[in-house]
Amino acid sequence: MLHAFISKISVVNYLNFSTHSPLKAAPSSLGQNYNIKGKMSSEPVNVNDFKELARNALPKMYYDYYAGGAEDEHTLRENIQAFHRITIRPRVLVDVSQIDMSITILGYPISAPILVAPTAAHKLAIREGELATARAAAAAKTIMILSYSSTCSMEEVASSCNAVRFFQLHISKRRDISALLVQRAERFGYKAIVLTADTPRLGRREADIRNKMIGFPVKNLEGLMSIDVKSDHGSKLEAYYNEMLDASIRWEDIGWLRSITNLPILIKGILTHEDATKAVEGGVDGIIVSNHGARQLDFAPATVSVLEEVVHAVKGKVPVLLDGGVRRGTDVFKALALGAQAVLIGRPVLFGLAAKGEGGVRTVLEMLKNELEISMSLSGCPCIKDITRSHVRTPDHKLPSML
Ligand SMILES: Cc1cc2nc3c(=O)[nH]c(=O)nc-3n(C[C@H](O)[C@H](O)[C@H](O)COP(=O)(O)O)c2cc1C
Ligand SMILES: CCCCC(=O)C(=O)O
Repeated sequence: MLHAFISKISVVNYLNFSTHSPLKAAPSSLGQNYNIKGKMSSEPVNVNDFKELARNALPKMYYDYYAGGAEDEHTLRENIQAFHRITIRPRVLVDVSQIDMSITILGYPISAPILVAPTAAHKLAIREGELATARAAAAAKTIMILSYSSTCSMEEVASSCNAVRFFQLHISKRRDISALLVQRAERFGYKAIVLTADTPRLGRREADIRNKMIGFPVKNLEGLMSIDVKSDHGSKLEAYYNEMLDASIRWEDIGWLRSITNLPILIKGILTHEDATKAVEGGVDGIIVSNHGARQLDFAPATVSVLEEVVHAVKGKVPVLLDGGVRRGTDVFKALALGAQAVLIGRPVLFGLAAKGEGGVRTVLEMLKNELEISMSLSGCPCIKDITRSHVRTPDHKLPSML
């Protein structure tokens, strides 16, 4: 009764903004997320909020390049929705007063199983480009995989922070130049080569075709290779990469890569058990289950839906990582439960960078880490190794027979 009375007074005061009401100051004192008119605040509270901020911050052509997928963007939607179809099976009454999210990848310790995926052209988002992203990844104590198509050179990124970095490679028609890039990566302290295998040519990104997307300077190739794109139609980027990429690369070429570097090799873009088996037989040191953020083959499966297939084929011989559609700590939890060692984040990093620069990327990574920490607490998993297959239910999950 007393409680009801107090609540009523409070509501009246709240609505009247009586000068005596302690709640009068509420809208400002509660911070910018509080908006009494019910409008969406400009302060992001989750990773998805950065998408809209980035849309407002960027020219349409650049936003579409970052956000878009191939053709009908079926896989783009599926990458997210496949996570939504998996539920978590929490356990209670476990001591979760201390949560430890730390892991090691190829022997390198990181604060949580969340890495920065290789993405091209960070200077389209902000002037400092990949330097800002690298600093944010270092602050979050995680690994950044620098894209072959970065708009800062691998040397600039190496000297901007001393965190662990990997280098992502495409094999181009000029194999001598690919070899040179690998040697440079080795010399400048990159700890692994991530060979992207799903891009013999560029997928059809129709927004880029409509926008006549421009090419951007691939800084690592400066002075080495210039490709004069003649096409005036469609995406210049597509024309550029189709001219540059070697569409004839085959499994045998992993042997060539092995012969020119001592660095561990991860292969990115595996979606089937057949290819996972070939990759392990070919001697790679890790596999990244990826459909390139749904930018290559539309109707390729959502990555999380094929993760287990790959994990079973790999049989624990090398680490399996996953990217595509990871937007929540619960997504990270689900991927780990299905056998991934870690996940990579693509677009949210770009959106964070476009919206709020280095601090935006830091916030994106912190948000995902905080959400993972909460998910682990509420599921009864104090350490990463406590997250097991039995902590998730997938759509094809069969109830154990009761007979
Ligand atoms: C704008 C953009 C550029 C990308 N550039 C590269 C690249 O240069 N090399 C590469 O291997 N993958 C590239 N990717 C794919 C990402 O590494 C990653 O597979 C994908 O973004 C993960 O999906 P998510 O964006 O849903 O997190 C790019 C993705 C985006 C969105
Ligand atoms: C060869 C493509 C480089 C950029 C890229 O990977 C992307 O836009 O998805």
